[in-house]
Amino acid sequence: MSAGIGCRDLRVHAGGRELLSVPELHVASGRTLAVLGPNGAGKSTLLRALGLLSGHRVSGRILLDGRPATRSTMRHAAVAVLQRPILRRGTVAANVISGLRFRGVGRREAYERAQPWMEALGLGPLAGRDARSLSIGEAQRVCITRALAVGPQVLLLDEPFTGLDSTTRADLLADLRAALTGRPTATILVTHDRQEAVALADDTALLIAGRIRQHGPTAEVLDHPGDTDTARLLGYTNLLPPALTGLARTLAARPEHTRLVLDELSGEGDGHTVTGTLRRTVALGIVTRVDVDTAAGPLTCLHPGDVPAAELPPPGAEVRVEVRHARELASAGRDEPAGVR
Ligand SMILES: Nc1ncnc2c1ncn2[C@@H]1O[C@H](COP(=O)(O)OP(=O)(O)OP(=O)(O)O)[C@@H](O)[C@H]1O
Repeated sequence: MSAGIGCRDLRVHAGGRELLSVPELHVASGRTLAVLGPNGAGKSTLLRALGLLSGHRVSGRILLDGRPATRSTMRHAAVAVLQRPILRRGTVAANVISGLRFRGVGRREAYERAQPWMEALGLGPLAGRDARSLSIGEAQRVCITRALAVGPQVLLLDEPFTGLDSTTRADLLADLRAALTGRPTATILVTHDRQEAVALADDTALLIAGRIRQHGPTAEVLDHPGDTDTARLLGYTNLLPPALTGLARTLAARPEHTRLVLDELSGEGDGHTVTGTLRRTVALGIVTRVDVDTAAGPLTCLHPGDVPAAELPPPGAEVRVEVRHARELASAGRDEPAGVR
């Protein structure tokens, strides 16, 4: 018996089309999986299906600890936190204990059990506040604390950090990671933000057009896109097809690893060099962005710092671009031949 949550042959249909097809997925107790995908990939559809919360036509099996889940076993095991915080009337403390109260825990015991979680998540000073007066970041912190206080076997997170400012988001992610460490909870976070996957998840699955394209340890998946779709999703937006490099496969690189060759001494390293026409430069403060058109499509270079305009060639100039730390893609994206953007 494998403890945790999973599925076999999961398919979801709505509006006459298949939204999702996942042959197999398993998140073990104590592990966190990020499901990373662009808008419309089917992330929420997957999370809802796994939690037996879907309103669509679902086939296949959802498994809890290796056994087929029922609505009743799932309701007992799993807690979901959604993108928009949902709080009841009353104080922060009353909201935090409400998950336990819903599960039949008495008021006094619920407060005792919730207390350490409120401290761990930094809600102590807010305990007596009216929940309706909270900022969105505070409200989401309450929702996550309410979920953790239940001690769930499965925690389902549907983009709960979207809309939070970067500091609030980073703090909450760090606190959540610390709170989950050493706990036997199987956590699934759906997100379109790879930084969230890095901050929280042991493993990451890349979901595109309702299919899992890659799945494995987070650092490995995020640094090894397999095709042009996953490359774009992971920020490897500069694609160099074989026709441009003379290699057998398409190369993919991040803009921050792509530079204009500004003097003859650079560009002789271990990177790949291609030629193109400079379209425009944009000073962005901490970086300078340079867009270059090549025979195979546009490339974006990010140079650190504010590069003085006098040091850059003018628009229309023929330039050389060096790409470092490029990844060779195993295959093309679903609907395109290798190298075509
Ligand atoms: N009732 C429906 N009928 C037809 N298509 C639907 C229905 N509900 C959702 N979809 C489609 O299913 C796809 C997956 O939707 P889903 O909300 O799961 O994506 P997502 O990855 O969570 O996107 P986002 O990041 O934008 O929230 C989308 O293309 C959506 O338009």
